[in-house]
Amino acid sequence: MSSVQVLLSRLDPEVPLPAYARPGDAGADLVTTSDIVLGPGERGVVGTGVAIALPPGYAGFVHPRSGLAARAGLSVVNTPGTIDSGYRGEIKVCLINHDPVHPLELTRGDRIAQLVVQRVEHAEFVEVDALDATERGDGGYGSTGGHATLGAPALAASAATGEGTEK
Ligand SMILES: O=c1ccn([C@H]2C[C@H](O)[C@@H](COP(=O)(O)OP(=O)(O)OP(=O)(O)O)O2)c(=O)[nH]1
Ligand SMILES: [Mg+2]
Repeated sequence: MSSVQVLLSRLDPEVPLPAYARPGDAGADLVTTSDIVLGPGERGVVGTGVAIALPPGYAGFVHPRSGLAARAGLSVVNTPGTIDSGYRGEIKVCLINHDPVHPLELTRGDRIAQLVVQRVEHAEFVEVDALDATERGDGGYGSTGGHATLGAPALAASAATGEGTEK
């Protein structure tokens, strides 16, 4: 895997730096600098103890970790969080406990998310009168099918609002 040098400033000298757990990993794990308890459905912002200077043309994306997501329902509210190349503040993570029943206790130093560094392009937006025709056209939001059948409560809710079901 190719690499790019990213300058990093440690704001909390005691927590581990972002690190790739295995060669070939796309995401470098980020840790929380604070202890936090998230009740069911609750969210909270934690620091990671680092600030970075991404080169122009790059961005960082803060993704959830799948293990904690599957085991405990932990995710990132704004997944993936976007770290701009000009940002020099501490990388923070807006965590959410999606478990409907159990609170989730996180301890300083726990690896709670992962940072994926990617090249990004700036679009040059060019306004036109009409866009070219394509096979997909304006079909989206399940237009190709293959999604699960809505359950009874969802159907009842959508019947009440007249939204959300497909004809
Ligand atoms: O998960 C995240 C997302 C963002 N940021 C920081 C870095 C990013 O460069 C900055 C702004 O993020 P974003 O553009 O997503 O937030 P905004 O609500 O649009 O704020 P702003 O008006 O500052 O752009 O906040 C984080 O530390 N963690
Ligand atoms: Mg913004």
